[in-house]
Amino acid sequence: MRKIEHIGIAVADLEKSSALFARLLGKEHFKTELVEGEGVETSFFQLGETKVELLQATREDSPIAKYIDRKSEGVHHIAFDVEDIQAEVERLKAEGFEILNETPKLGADNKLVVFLHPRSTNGVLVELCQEIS
Ligand SMILES: CC[C@H](C(=O)O)C(=O)SCCNC(=O)CCNC(=O)[C@H](O)C(C)(C)COP(=O)(O)OP(=O)(O)OC[C@H]1O[C@@H](n2cnc3c(N)ncnc32)[C@H](O)[C@@H]1OP(=O)(O)O
Ligand SMILES: [Co+2]
Repeated sequence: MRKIEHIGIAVADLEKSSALFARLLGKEHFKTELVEGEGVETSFFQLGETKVELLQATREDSPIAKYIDRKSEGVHHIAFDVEDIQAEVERLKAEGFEILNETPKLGADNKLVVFLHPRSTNGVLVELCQEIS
């Protein structure tokens, strides 16, 4: 793991929350992006070498919709930047972590992503991100 790539925050209203976080952080988001595969629309803020990712569900079956229904808006996951996501999946499997998608999938912001089940990571949903060069 090289750094925290982003903190993912589940929100009900992306526009409203983007405006709130712009006031909070003192800067505007640098992009919004739809990730069809996950049923989410995202809004990104750059903070030094890490980011804040706001996520709104675009479909009922989105993990974000389920999370907000079951719990509330708030911190949803932490994403780590990795150099070689496949090697990291093998390493973490050998360490006994539960990989949700062994084949990396397309994420936001030009990344390949893998998720680990929170029950194997102390209750924290962890995402691995590798930049698509
Ligand atoms: C990829 C685009 C973008 C990017 O950065 O590029 C994203 O980050 S997209 C983010 C949205 N996508 C995902 O979260 C994909 C991975 N998530 C999942 O596969 C599911 O959400 C999963 C498996 C974590 C939970 O799904 P499930 O249907 O099992 O939900 P339950 O409500 O039944 O929860 C089961 C169990 O897990 C706990 N849980 C659920 N979500 C979280 C969470 N975000 N953080 C911590 N714990 C979580 C939940 O409390 C249940 O625990 P229990 O003790 O059984 O009550
Ligand atoms: Co994310």
